[in-house]
Amino acid sequence: MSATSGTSAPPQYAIAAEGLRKRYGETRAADGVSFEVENGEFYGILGPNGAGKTTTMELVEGLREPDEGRATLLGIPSWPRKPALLRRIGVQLQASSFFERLTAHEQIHTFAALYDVPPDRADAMLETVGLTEKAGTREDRLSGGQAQRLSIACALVHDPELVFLDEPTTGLDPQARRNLWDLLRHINGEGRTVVLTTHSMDEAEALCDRVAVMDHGRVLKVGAPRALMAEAGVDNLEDVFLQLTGREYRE
Ligand SMILES: Nc1ncnc2c1ncn2[C@@H]1O[C@H](COP(=O)(O)OP(=O)(O)OP(=O)(O)O)[C@@H](O)[C@H]1O
Repeated sequence: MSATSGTSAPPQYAIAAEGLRKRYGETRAADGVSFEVENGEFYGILGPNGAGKTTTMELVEGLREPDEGRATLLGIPSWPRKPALLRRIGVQLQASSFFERLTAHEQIHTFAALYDVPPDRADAMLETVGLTEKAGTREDRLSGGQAQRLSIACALVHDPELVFLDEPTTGLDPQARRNLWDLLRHINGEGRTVVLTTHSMDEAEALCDRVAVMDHGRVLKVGAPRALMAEAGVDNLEDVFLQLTGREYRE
């Protein structure tokens, strides 16, 4: 079902990235990245620290201009950014990007107002992420998991078709992490395409229909976690990485 990289993208893809390159000085953060994400897919960009996951996401989202290559989101070129496209995609901001000292309720209502979304939709999103009881709590007094859920609610308030999450569960305790996994499955179950970066192999296995395994700015392999393991004749993604790179995967 996965398409061959390097061909022009048919519009059925939620994302098509083709030959994306970005250098920072001598570092090739993205070194010819190509992949496609199907509509409705839960897609993971998996790799160790410094593999180029965040850079790839930023290029795909249109937050940074690629040195070379291109990406389309929902059939539309992501660079330069287009307001019409921004309404159709949701990008989870890090918790540190909240408006200072606002409560959870005020945060989500501010995002809703920016997108011209009715207030009841903002309240419904707080409910969806299980934060109704924390509506009156200031952002700096939320737990790590609550802050992550609020940032996801803010990314979803305008009902985007395509959602980007950059290491959404980093720093969470195991229970909060599992709660967030349930939320992400729910979001995807509603028909949204979800793309996340993670350096966690078990997260990729638990959530993703397919993963792109990255290292040193390159996509080494794309496939369903189970298919990648079966092909490599191993029972975990760590060993898939070991086979692909000849070295251990370190978190
Ligand atoms: N703005 C920047 N300026 C200079 N170098 C950068 C910049 N952004 C990323 N890099 C470098 O590019 C490489 C890829 O970084 P990137 O953040 O994309 O990786 P990552 O896979 O998301 O890593 P992590 O899991 O640690 O977030 C790293 O060597 C990083 O130091």
